[in-house]
Amino acid sequence: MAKHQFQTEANQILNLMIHSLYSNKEIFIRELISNASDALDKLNMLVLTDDAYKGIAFSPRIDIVVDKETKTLTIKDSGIGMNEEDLMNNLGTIAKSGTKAFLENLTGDQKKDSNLIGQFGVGFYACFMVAHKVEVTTKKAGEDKAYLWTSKGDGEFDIEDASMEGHGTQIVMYLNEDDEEFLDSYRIENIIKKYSNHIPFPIFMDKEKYIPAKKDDEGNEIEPSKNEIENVQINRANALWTISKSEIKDEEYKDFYSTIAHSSEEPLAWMHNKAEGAIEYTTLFYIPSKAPMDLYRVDYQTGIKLYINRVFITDDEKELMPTYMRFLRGVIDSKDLPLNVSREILQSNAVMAKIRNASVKKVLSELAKIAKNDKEKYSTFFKEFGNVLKEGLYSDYGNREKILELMKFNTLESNEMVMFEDFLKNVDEEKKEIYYITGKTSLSMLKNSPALERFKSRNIDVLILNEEVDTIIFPMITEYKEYKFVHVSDAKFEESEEEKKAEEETSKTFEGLTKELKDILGDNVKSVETTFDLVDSPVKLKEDKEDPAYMMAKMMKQMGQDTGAPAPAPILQINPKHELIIKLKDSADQNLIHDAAHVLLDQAKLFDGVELEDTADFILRLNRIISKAI
Ligand SMILES: Nc1ncnc2c1ncn2[C@@H]1O[C@H](COP(=O)(O)OP(=O)(O)OP(=O)(O)O)[C@@H](O)[C@H]1O
Repeated sequence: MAKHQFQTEANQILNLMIHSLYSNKEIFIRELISNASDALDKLNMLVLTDDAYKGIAFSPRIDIVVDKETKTLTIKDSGIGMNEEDLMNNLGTIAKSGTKAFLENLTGDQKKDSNLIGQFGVGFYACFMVAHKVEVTTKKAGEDKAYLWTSKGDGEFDIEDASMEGHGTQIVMYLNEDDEEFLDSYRIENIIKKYSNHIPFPIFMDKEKYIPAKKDDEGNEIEPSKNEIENVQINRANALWTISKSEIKDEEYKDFYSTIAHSSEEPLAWMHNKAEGAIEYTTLFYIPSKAPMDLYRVDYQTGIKLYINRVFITDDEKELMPTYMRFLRGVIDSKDLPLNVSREILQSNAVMAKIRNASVKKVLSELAKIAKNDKEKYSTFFKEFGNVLKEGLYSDYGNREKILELMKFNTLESNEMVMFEDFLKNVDEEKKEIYYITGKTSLSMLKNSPALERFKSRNIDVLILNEEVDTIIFPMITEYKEYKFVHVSDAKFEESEEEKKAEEETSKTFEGLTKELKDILGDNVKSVETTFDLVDSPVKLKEDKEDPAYMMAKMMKQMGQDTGAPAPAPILQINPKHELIIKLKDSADQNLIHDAAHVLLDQAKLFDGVELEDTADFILRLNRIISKAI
């Protein structure tokens, strides 16, 4: 017998299972049956595609045995099984890097935390929520040796040689006194019906059957009534997606979601689609009601399983659906792909590409339907997954318009997010310009940006894009149908000749001040000029888009290269109608003008979400100005 220590992270998870997660313990059954089903899937595929396995007698099934005497619950499968190396790697170590995220994401809220178990691939350990000792006997298909893995969940496990008929895995759980409810066959049956009714393999269990008394023709009892034990299949074992939509109840869709998404939360929506034509395939996609914790991790777990004619192929292929749809959970099943498809073939396979393209279109159109018919549901969806979907705006050029139509935006004029379509209703019919402002800052900061003052005064609505992805995506989107996307700083409004003349004259009277400010600020600004775009603010910054240094910096940024070179200095624009600027023009206090120049530049930077290089200097100057005013 060889003793081994659990890897530290595995041990942490184990301790959590044993000491912290008490609510919803029944999910350990879902997790173990899901593992058994995966093991059957794996062998099923090998038997069908790999000559080395073709001779194996494979009768896929899962058996549940309840033993009230020994107080054990056993779950057994005739799947691929594990050899010694597999046991070491799988039941003692947690290979998935998501584990760290699992530990980081624990909230202390029982319900939420137990939902995380399945999401992070730590399902096996859930059996220690109910058992003080677990024995796993297993033999890998095609190999001779069987092994017994034992652990009391105390930081150690043993592996020793064992004997076993056939191949597969048997897990015996010695239940805790408090968890003897799981010795009740009816309870187990109900749990299995709830979570595992539609896994594609049969689950068998002994059930007591009442046999009524036998009577002769006169009604005399010849044999008394009795209870007989019968081994029966307790799940439907019909891959849900293969059944026609009209025969599936909502409850069944929800239960199946729980199986494949390892979640006890209800899905937000599902889309079941059968395509018949040149290529035959079925898809059943679910949208979860909550974003999984690893949604923004590079090593996120995919949620789509690929089946070929009901034979499981993979659930680890990120190319099945585009990454901007990585929130989907579900199944793609097609008869038109070769069973022995490899990852490389899959990625370049024309049939797969067609299924993917059509599925993407279908999901987008279903989302549009939800957006139209169930605004509340769509808001929940968008809150959880809007930013992921938004990635499609640059990664899926072909569907850009459709994705834009699914976007909700904050806008200058509204207090809540509005659908793109509703925003368009207010766009000037003649100009057809969609104005937007981007910035990595808070929504309220951006809404109060001086750059928006001329829009406010003209009652023109503007898209307020304050997410980091927006600053990358939106400069790349130039048009939507006949509309143009225009950054607020590039917007031009018509002025009458008289207005222009008046402005020119005003500007002249401020030439002295603009020159003075430029002298004080030196290389910190490219130039200082008057602007008539501002209403309430005294100053704002403007980037000189014609400046070759600016163009170069922007190009490098778009190519994802940060040269580290300082950005070209901005133009400082002053508002000649603002009281502060007028007073400054007329001031003879050189020290005050000096301080004000720096403070004005800094406040303009702050509005643009730029961090100040020297906050102490800003405060010092500001305080000097305040002292003078008091
Ligand atoms: N019944 C089984 N037969 C064969 N291998 C198994 C069985 N149960 C568990 N394993 C192996 O142990 C590994 C760990 O199982 P665990 O439930 O902890 O995570 P997982 O199944 O990989 O994650 P997920 O639940 O997200 O699929 C599995 O990936 C599998 O390789």
